[in-house]
Amino acid sequence: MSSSTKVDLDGNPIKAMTICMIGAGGFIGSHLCEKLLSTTSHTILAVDVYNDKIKHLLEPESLPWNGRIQFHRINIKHDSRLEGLIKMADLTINLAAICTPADYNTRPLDTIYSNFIDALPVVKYCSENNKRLIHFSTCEIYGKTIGSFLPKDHPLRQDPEFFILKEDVSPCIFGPIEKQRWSYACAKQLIERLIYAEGAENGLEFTIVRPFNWIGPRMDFIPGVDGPSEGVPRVLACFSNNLLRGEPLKLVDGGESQRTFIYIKDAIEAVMLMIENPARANGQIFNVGNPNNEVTVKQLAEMMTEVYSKVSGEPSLESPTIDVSSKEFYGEGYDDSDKRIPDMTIINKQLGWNPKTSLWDLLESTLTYQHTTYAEAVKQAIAKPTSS
Ligand SMILES: NC(=O)c1ccc[n+]([C@@H]2O[C@H](COP(=O)([O-])OP(=O)(O)OC[C@H]3O[C@@H](n4cnc5c(N)ncnc54)[C@H](O)[C@@H]3O)[C@@H](O)[C@H]2O)c1
Ligand SMILES: O=c1ccn([C@@H]2O[C@H](COP(=O)(O)OP(=O)(O)O[C@H]3OC[C@@H](O)[C@H](O)[C@H]3O)[C@@H](O)[C@H]2O)c(=O)[nH]1
Repeated sequence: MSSSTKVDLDGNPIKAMTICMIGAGGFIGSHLCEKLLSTTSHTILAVDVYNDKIKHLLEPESLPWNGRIQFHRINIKHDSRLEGLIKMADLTINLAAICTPADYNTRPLDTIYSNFIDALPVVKYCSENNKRLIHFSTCEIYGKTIGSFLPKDHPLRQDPEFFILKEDVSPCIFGPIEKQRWSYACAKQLIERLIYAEGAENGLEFTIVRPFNWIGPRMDFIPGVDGPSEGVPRVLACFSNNLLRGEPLKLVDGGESQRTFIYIKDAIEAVMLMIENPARANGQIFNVGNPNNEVTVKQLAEMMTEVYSKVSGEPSLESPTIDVSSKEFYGEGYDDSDKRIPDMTIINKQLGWNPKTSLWDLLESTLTYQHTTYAEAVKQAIAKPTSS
């Protein structure tokens, strides 16, 4: 064995594999492609309807990984080429989804189709062809915490049993049907159950990933610059947009909800371990998050304001935040997860993985990227006279 042969966690050599990555052109996909190409010898069949975020990996042809990534512009809703690609690969990773909360209550049908119906053929082709599947679910599957139903000052709210989210123990708690926010979580829950059942009844080798607010460069879009002006991305991009434009950051319903944010590069390390350690990852559902990076959305806004001022050299506003109702911001049918702290026992035991980057450090590198990438374009967009 050559000294450069990479081994897995059990000391076995890692064989080069072909990976069919669906949704490879998105935020997580772009980072996963980058990592796979620069640190392994695996080959990627990259499937997406867009490739802007992986263009730098596809061209020019002189890149050292030339030949190890092929882009297939395919909409998985209706394309017969999908099965062929899954058959060609050793492993399929499915990232494709509508996954921005602004869509869940305003486009519930698209959300349910995207997260459940469109994922069905992928599961079926993997199962029928005995191919391994890594499917991206979500921390939203947990919905609300048990503690959220207790009175605000109840002492049990402080008890971890009432809020820590455990893969094999915690229930999935969603709001009523008219709160269409939960259309996404519910569709993701059903596809998880289907994959689990394919494993139990037909022997499908699967791993389910539940990301807890992964953030970093290339997440979503900046409205009016590389996405629609009226579009509402996830919170990192919303707040980045406000900071770039020198506007106050909007706190939905006071910004009291809590989240744990993890740096995309830490999270990608966990996915790499899953890819290269099938014996430890198959049949598992993994939380992937950083329990040490918990903040309220209001605290996130304050920290982002401070970090942005540091990296851009621009002073922050006197009143950096403004409250807005969820109805005004997201429309009818919005609801929210109150708190999301991942239990790390299973991923720790199976893969020995732990997140590393603090919230301050990850915001510093991410907001430096946002400033460098977008400040000029935003200035130009603001200067442009609006038509009408
Ligand atoms: N980023 C997070 O923190 C987070 C949290 C929880 C769950 N997830 C899950 O992880 C996955 C990836 O998330 P992301 O943040 O990279 O989102 P993203 O929107 O950046 O990426 C999704 C990609 O899938 C593609 N896609 C969607 N429908 C498709 C179709 N029909 N055919 C082909 N391609 C299609 C999109 O074009 C996009 O490039 C999603 O399943 C999401 O639900 C992400
Ligand atoms: O401008 C904003 C945007 C968002 N928010 C709030 O910030 C919090 C986080 O919002 P995000 O847009 O990042 O989305 P959420 O954390 O609610 O859900 C996300 O989590 C997991 C994934 O499955 C999805 O990517 C997405 O559903 C919410 O409480 C939201 O109401 C603001 O206060 N202001």
